[in-house]
Amino acid sequence: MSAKVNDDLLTERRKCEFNVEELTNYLDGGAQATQNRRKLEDKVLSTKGLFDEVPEEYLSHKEKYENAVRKAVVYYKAMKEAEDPNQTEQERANATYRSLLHAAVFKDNSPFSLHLAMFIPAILGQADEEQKKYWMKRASKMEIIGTYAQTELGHGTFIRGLETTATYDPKTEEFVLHSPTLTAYKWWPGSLAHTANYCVVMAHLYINGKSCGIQPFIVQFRDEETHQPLPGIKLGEIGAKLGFNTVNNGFLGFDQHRIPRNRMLMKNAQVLKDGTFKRSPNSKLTYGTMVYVRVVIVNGMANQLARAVTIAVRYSAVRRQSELKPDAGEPQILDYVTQQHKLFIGIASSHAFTLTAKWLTRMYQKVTADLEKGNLDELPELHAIACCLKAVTTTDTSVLVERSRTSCGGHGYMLSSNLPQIYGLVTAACTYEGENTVLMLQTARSLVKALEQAQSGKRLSPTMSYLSEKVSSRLKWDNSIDGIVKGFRRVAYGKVESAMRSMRKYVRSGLGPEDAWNMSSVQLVAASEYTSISEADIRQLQDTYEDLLGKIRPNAVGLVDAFDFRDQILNSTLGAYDGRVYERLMEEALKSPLNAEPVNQSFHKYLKPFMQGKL
Ligand SMILES: Cc1cc2nc3c(=O)[nH]c(=O)nc-3n(C[C@H](O)[C@H](O)[C@H](O)COP(=O)(O)OP(=O)(O)OC[C@H]3O[C@@H](n4cnc5c(N)ncnc54)[C@H](O)[C@@H]3O)c2cc1C
Repeated sequence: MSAKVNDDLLTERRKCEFNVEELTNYLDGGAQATQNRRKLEDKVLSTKGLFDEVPEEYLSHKEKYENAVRKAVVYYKAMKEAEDPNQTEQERANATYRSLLHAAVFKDNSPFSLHLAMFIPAILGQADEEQKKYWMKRASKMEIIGTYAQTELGHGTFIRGLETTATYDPKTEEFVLHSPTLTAYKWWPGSLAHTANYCVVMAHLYINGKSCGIQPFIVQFRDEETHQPLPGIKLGEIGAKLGFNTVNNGFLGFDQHRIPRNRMLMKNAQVLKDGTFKRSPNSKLTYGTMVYVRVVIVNGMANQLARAVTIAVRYSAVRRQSELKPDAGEPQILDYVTQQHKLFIGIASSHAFTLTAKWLTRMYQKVTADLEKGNLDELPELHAIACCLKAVTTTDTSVLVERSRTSCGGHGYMLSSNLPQIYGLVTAACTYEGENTVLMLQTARSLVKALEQAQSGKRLSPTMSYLSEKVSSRLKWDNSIDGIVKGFRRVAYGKVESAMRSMRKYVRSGLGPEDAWNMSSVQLVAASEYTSISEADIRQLQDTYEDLLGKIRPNAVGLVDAFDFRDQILNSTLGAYDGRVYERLMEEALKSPLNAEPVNQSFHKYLKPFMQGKL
């Protein structure tokens, strides 16, 4: 394809009023970090065999998986070879933090993703020192491939409802894993079906007939040589889904499957040889892995949203449609203010999520360091914030990615635009790692508790301290940035207080606290106004907003260029840097296997006899 860049995009880039490279450096965390990231991308993406000859969407379900495993191996080795031994862990983390390198290789996701995103963090967070040493040595070299199996066919959110049992047998010093019912089958874990051979299984521990709660066990379920399922293991794949079709999500059942005692991960709770159970000193200690994964999700949402808006903004600069003024020619669709409204919020939200992820990472690192010293004070706050931000960023990203897709009209519906696949990836995050409504309700619980503490004169943690500020019943609204922030705090306070009042009312009317909570739960997530904001304020805010859209308009392409996604990472006919949208759409269409022959056999088999009345 010719290297000529679309004229409209060239003009947009000339109009840009700021230094794009400077913004890229800022996002990466400095010019050196940008260089490191680009160097890594250059190295890895020049590896042979990483890309598809036939677009993934034309492969069968089975072929997609097999192709993804092939690429996962090449990609893993390329990443290892590209590692700079002189780089510190931090520099290495920075180089991959903002990069979506894997997205250049997998339009969907890697069948190894669970090994890195869940199996290793679970070992690091839940294994004792000896176990960590042994398992990390094997897992970090990928001598074994692991996953994380918590959800069952019958239960996801309610962990205490999990039915898989691990019964300790002191005679043999083994645990016996068993799935007593169909609903006890593990269901969903990525990589589980045909890729992994080990997993961390969450199961209900019983010793001498007594429940000892849900505990983590590391379980081998396939032979390391033959990859055959071990005796007492029943497993398979759960089938086709909206997205994640190359992730190999599986089901797993146990039939009295025995594992040695040292396979329970014993950083927190422990089982001694004689069957003595030692409870975890603090149940909150198990939060660590969960919080870490949620921090990673917030950052991932910022990157995926940036990817979707880059595609949509570049396309909107190239696409011309309809008329704004009679006889003035068709404008770029980016000139429609409604289009700007759809897309610029996405650009802004991506930046907001990036900064939030950085802030949350620092908070996570501080709390983890405190934990090592035995200080758990800030853990509940970190947990509440991570819950809330995971839910808010995944919900907003799903909405904004879908909006980016529809903003590209019909072409956004093409898989070759990559927008449907990005939506499939981000919307899944609304469900996994804590279902969003449930996380919102957990956040509400922390807020209600904090408000009760504030009302009884206790000091609140910094992120909730606005609940103890003196508030007038109707805050005087002002349209400055500070005023808007104050207004939002007032509204947030009002929402929590109103939900709390409603719960108290239900309790007074005779409901138990749980039912009162359930009855108030819509309010706990609903919006309401508690300020003196007037119609005039709203009109002024609307004017300011429209003025801001106008200011962003000449910089829109610059802003998405600054995300610095190379074409391979965007993987989209609509979003490439050169804006040659129509050529790419046609080139990709011609790759459809249906275009390999002018007449399809179904014509002779069915259509012709049908049309000629012979069928
Ligand atoms: C793509 C993908 C990958 C996954 N990967 C893994 C994996 O690797 N390992 C693994 O173990 N699991 C995995 N999961 C499973 C995931 O963690 C669960 O789907 C998730 O925890 C939600 O549980 P559930 O499906 O049982 O939904 P449910 O909990 O049944 O939720 C259904 C509805 O009930 C509502 N609800 C439930 N409880 C409450 C409540 N207390 N109050 C109010 N409303 C409530 C929810 O809001 C929701 O609307 C994956 C899921 C997906 C989609």
